[in-house]
Amino acid sequence: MTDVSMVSGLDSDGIVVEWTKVKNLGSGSYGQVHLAKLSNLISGDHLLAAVKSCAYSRSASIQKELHILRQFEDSNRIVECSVMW
Ligand SMILES: Nc1ncnc2c1ncn2[C@@H]1O[C@H](COP(=O)(O)OP(=O)(O)OP(=O)(O)O)[C@@H](O)[C@H]1O
Repeated sequence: MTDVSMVSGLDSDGIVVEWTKVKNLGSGSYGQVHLAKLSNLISGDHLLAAVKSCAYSRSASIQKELHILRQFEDSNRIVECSVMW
C-alpha cells in the first residue's frame, strides 16, 4: 500500500473530510492504525481519532469488522465507529 500522510475522503454522511497522520499506533492482520487529525472541510472542525486503513484489495475484511463493530454501537465501551471512503 502506498503510504501517504494526508488523505481526503467522504464520511458516511457524505461530508468531505481530510485526515492527516500524526503517528503510527500499530498494525494488525488487516491494516494499519494511525492517530490522525480529522478535519471537516466544510465546518472547519478538527478532532483526533484512531484511523484504520488498508489496501483496497483487503477492504472486505475491514468492512466485515465495521459490520461487527456497528452491532455494538450502543456499548459505552465504543466511543464511535465510522467509515470514510
Ligand atoms: N483506538 C486505538 N487507540 C490506540 N491504539 C490503537 C487503537 N486501535 C488500534 N490500535 C493499535 O493498533 C494496533 C492494530 O490494531 P488492529 O485493530 O488493526 O489489530 P489487532 O486487533 O491488534 O490485531 P488483529 O487484527 O491481528 O486481530 C493495535 O494492536 C494497537 O496497538
